[in-house]
Amino acid sequence: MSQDKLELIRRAAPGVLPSLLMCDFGDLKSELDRLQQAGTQCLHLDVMDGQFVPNLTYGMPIVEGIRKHSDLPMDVHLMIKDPLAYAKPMIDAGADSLTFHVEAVEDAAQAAREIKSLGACVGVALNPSTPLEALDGCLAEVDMVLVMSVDAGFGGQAFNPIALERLQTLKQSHPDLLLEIDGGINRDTIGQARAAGCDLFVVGSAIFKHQDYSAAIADLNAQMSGGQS
Ligand SMILES: O=C(CO)[C@@H](O)[C@H](O)COP(=O)(O)O
Ligand SMILES: [Fe+2]
Repeated sequence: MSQDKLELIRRAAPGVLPSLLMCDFGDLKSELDRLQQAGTQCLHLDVMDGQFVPNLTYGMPIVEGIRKHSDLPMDVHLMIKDPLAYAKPMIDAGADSLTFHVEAVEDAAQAAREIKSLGACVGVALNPSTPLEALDGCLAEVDMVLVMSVDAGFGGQAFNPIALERLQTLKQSHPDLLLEIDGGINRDTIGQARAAGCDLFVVGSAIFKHQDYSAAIADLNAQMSGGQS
């Protein structure tokens, strides 16, 4: 079952995952329709608890609400202090992939095994200030690594290039892992991330600041695959 979910997420690669953080939640259904019409293959949902990060977003009811209106796979980024407490409720609400932060758990390998046993694809995320070695004990247990290119917590921050070295290192040491990047991805940074070996590109402001999501995503895809726009 977790293998099926991994396949669902893998099918979106290489590709852009819109982060809903900056969408119009008052008109969620039409936002989802517009993203689907723009060719979105997978959605990225940012769950923040006001404790692990100094920002608060949403929980299961919104995930469930999105599932009602969209069949797209949902990649849920848990920026919360106790990811295991919410893993099953999030999967029951419709999450296909759950990514927890290595900084939030004592035993990342065990956390990954628990999430996988619940049937989801599992990812581990790390912030720019966390040494890459923090992932050493859990890489054999995860399907995906989310390399943060900003400090988790807010959209609209500037890209930190430390993520590029990390992607290259991970791609070389673990070529089968799915690699995802999140934070400050736009038409100027997406090509560098692709060249560094990234598969999935989370994008918030560089889509939602535009009126035309189709044009924004087409431009990102063009830049990702070599800069032809
Ligand atoms: O996880 C996060 C922020 O912590 C993200 O998914 C952001 O929502 C990405 O937004 P941009 O940096 O693309 O504006
Ligand atoms: Fe995110």
